[in-house]
Amino acid sequence: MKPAQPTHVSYSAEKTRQFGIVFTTAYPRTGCMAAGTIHVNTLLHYVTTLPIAHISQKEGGTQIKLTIEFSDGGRALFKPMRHPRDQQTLKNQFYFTDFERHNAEIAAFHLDRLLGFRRAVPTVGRTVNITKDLFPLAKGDLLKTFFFSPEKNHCFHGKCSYYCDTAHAICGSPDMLEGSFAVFLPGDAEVPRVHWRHPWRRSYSRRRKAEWEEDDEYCASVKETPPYNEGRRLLDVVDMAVLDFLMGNMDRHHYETIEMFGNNSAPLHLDHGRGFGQAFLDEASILAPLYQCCVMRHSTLATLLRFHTGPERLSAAMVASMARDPLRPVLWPPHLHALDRRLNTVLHVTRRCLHPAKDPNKVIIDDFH
Ligand SMILES: Nc1ncnc2c1ncn2[C@@H]1O[C@H](COP(=O)(O)OP(=O)(O)OP(=O)(O)O)[C@@H](O)[C@H]1O
Ligand SMILES: [Mn+2]
Repeated sequence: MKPAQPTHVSYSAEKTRQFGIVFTTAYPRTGCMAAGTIHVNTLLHYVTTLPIAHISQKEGGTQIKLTIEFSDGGRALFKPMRHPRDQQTLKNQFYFTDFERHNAEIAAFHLDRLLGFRRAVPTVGRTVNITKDLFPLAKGDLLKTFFFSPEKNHCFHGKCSYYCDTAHAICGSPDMLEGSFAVFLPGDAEVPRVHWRHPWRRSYSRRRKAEWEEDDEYCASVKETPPYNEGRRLLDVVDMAVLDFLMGNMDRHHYETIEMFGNNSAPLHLDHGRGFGQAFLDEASILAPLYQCCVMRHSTLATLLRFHTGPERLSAAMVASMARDPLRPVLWPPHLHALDRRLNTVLHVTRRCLHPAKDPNKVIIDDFH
């Protein structure tokens, strides 16, 4: 095989049991990909069935997340269900105050895989019993936040900067609670990651706009700035924009790469809790990297065209892929329709880039080699 130029995350069979992630090179259109899928599905099966041995609140980030440790020492990142699948983002919420959705984390993993990126952490749904699985294992500050609501449901709220109070508690029914379980990445000591500010980051202010929102030539300056001035990174950012537009995720403020792989490796697709919040509104500005830079990988376009022309549309492929998840149906049907509608929009925007281009090979970049 060629020297490592990792395009996907995959897992060695032996390490799978410990959830120790091994990053290996997997080449598209080879048997490696199918083998990777089998390992990932096996891994997700463990995540949904192994007994929980320890829990703690995950530091970092704004909303509550638990680090779950299983009986065999493997770990997962747990995001609890906050509200029903059909509850959309409230009209007066900004993208940075919206609640996170556990089902968005699960659906994003499937979408990322179907698009052929395989850069999202394997994530699966699981129902836990707050009374039996969480409460006996909670300690310290987390333990102090458990209580029974007037409805006699078992609740907790944890300690964090957004929505960690009695008024925004996470409650079971009466103690059963859905959540997303994302396989844990190796620790920073073993596999350090680099954190990058996303060039098309939003302002995270109620009033200010980001530079890219006011400057149509913004991409020209990004293209001159390392690591976007050479190699794969700008195309990766466009792939990320396609993924985010399809699910309506406006919250891509940072992204991470694996330090030891250098700049010629794919960014990780992490943190999709704010996707799938609006089924009837399409946020075109998420595609800014695409329409401001007018570049896209040929393989990405080919995948989008395949889902556009069929026989299997993206929504149907998502339903089939998510049918194995214990929390199926993962998505409210209007979000599935939105995927097909938004896919048409991505193709439309790409066509608008190609139309005036003197050299189409500078818009659709050949990566089939
Ligand atoms: N599967 C994972 N394994 C280990 N660490 C993870 C995993 N997913 C995310 N993280 C780390 O945890 C941090 C917080 O996760 P995430 O971004 O999902 O939470 P968040 O509350 O939405 O954060 P923020 O408010 O910063 O957007 C991330 O910056 C990332 O480095
Ligand atoms: Mn986030």
